[in-house]
Amino acid sequence: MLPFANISQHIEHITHSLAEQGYVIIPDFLPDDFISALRKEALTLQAAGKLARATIGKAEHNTLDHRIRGDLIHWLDHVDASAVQQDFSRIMEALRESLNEHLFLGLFELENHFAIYPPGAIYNKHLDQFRGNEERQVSCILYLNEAWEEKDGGQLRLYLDGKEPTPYIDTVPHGGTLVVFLSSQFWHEVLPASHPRISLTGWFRKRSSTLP
Ligand SMILES: O=C(O)CCC(=O)C(=O)O
Ligand SMILES: [Fe+2]
Repeated sequence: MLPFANISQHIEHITHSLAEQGYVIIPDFLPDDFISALRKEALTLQAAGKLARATIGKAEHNTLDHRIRGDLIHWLDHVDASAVQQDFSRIMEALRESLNEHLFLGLFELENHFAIYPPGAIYNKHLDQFRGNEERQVSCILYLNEAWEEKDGGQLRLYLDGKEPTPYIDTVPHGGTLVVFLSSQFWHEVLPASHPRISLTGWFRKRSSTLP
């Protein structure tokens, strides 16, 4: 059983939209109390010093440059997951199965991190697939912000025509909004915000073709 009644419809809609246009934005994907429980976990981890500056690129060539990427992250640990994280995993597992069934993506796991962007922090225009590594197939970003308004900034800018500067769609990171897109196709960037900007970001991965 999935924790919320309307999740199955959302999953159908996400699957259909990814097949049709490669991306989808779902306002109110999850209820406020669930979002607020996740937000509290992110803030508690931050207060405990368990968020670290995010790096860019593959593990062996990591670089740290706040002009490119200014967020702090904490990778979720599936073994030690809280109750609310387990509910979230069940929802995302149902989405993974639907995407595999209808889009034949061969997704086998989800990697997730909390992210907090301090005021003014950005993530420059990028693709989520690293060069030479196609494991990341589908990017999912769930916003955890409380009472966010458009004037607070922090939009996700999703470019719709490859690397071309237009057209694009801006998404305001309202708590509960989920954005899903094909990691290989959509360049995107995070605009600066006037408040700390909190999210739970994940990637469905397929197995690396270099593995035996
Ligand atoms: O938080 C967002 O809106 C996007 C984050 C992102 O692009 C990433 O972590 O790769
Ligand atoms: Fe990204």
